Amino acid sequence: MENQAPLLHVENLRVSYRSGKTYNTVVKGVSFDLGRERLGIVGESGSGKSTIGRALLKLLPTARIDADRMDFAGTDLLAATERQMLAIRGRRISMILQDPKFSLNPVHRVGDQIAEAYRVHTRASAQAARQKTLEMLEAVKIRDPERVFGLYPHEVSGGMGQRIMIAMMLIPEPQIIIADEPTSALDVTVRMQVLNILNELVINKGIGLIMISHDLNLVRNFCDRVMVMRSGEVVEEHAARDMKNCTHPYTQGLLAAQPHIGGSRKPLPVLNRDIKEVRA
Ligand SMILES: Nc1ncnc2c1ncn2[C@@H]1O[C@H](COP(=O)(O)OP(=O)(O)OP(=O)(O)O)[C@@H](O)[C@H]1O
Repeated sequence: MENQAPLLHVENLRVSYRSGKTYNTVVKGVSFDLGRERLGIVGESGSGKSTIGRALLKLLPTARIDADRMDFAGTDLLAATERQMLAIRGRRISMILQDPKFSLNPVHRVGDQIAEAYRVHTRASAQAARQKTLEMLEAVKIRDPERVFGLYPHEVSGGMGQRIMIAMMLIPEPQIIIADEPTSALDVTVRMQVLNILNELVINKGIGLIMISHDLNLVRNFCDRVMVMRSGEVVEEHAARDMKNCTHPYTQGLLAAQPHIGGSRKPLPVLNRDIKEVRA
C-alpha cells in the first residue's frame, strides 16, 4: 500500500431506502479508503454493512445514494452511467455473497458458468475460456478441475460451491473484491481454506478486499483494518492488531459478546443498544 493512491476513496456516503413517501437513511455519512489490503466492515445485523457494499456497485435500485466522493481507480462512481457500471461490475469490482446456491444457475454446469463469466468480459474463445476456467479451479484449490468443471451446482458441497463462486468472481481479474459474509455458511475447516484463498489473492495479485461480517473475531484475525458500524455510522476504525485497544463501548460490547473456546460457562454478555455499556 505504501505510497500508492487508494483503489477506492469514499467520502460521506449516505444511502436511504424509500419508505412510502419518505426516505429512511441507513448509511449516514461513511468515509473510508481502500488500498491493496483487507478491510473488514463489522457490525450487528442491520447496521448497514451490506448496503455499503451494494452502494459501491450501485446495485440498489430502490435506494438513493449520495456522497461527496466515491472514486474507484480514477472513475467517479457517482457520475458513472449504467453502461460504465456494467463494465465495472464483475469485471473490475466483484462481489462474493454468502450462499453460492443463490448465485449459480442450477441448470448449467459450473465450469460453463465460470467460462461464461470470462467470455462476457474478455470475448475469449470457448477453448481459451475452458482452459482459463480449469486454471482458476486449480487456483481455488479444487483437486480435480476436469471433473468439477462438468458438475451441476446441486452436486457440489457448500465449501466447494463457495470456491467455485470465488473462481467465477476472480476469472476476470478484478481489482476489488467485496466479500459479504463469504464464509458464514461454511464449517470451520472449509472457512479457513476459503480465507486462505482470499488472503493469497490480496498478497499475490494486489487485490483490495472488503470483508463484510458480523463476526468481529474473524475479521480482526483476518483483516488489516477494521471499521465498526452501528446504525449506519462508523463508530470506530482500527488496525486489526489494535482492536483490543478499542475505546467505543459498542465495539467493546461486540468483542465481549464473542464466545471463545475454553472461556467461562457463564452466559455471554448482551449488547445493550440503549446505553453505552455492556451488562454481563
Ligand atoms: N431493499 C431494502 N429496502 C428497505 N430497507 C432496506 C433494504 N435493504 C436493507 N434495508 C434496511 O437497511 C438497513 C441496513 O441493512 P443492511 O442489510 O445493509 O445491514 P447489514 O449490517 O448488512 O445487516 P446483515 O448483517 O443482517 O446483512 C436495515 O435496517 C435494513 O432493514
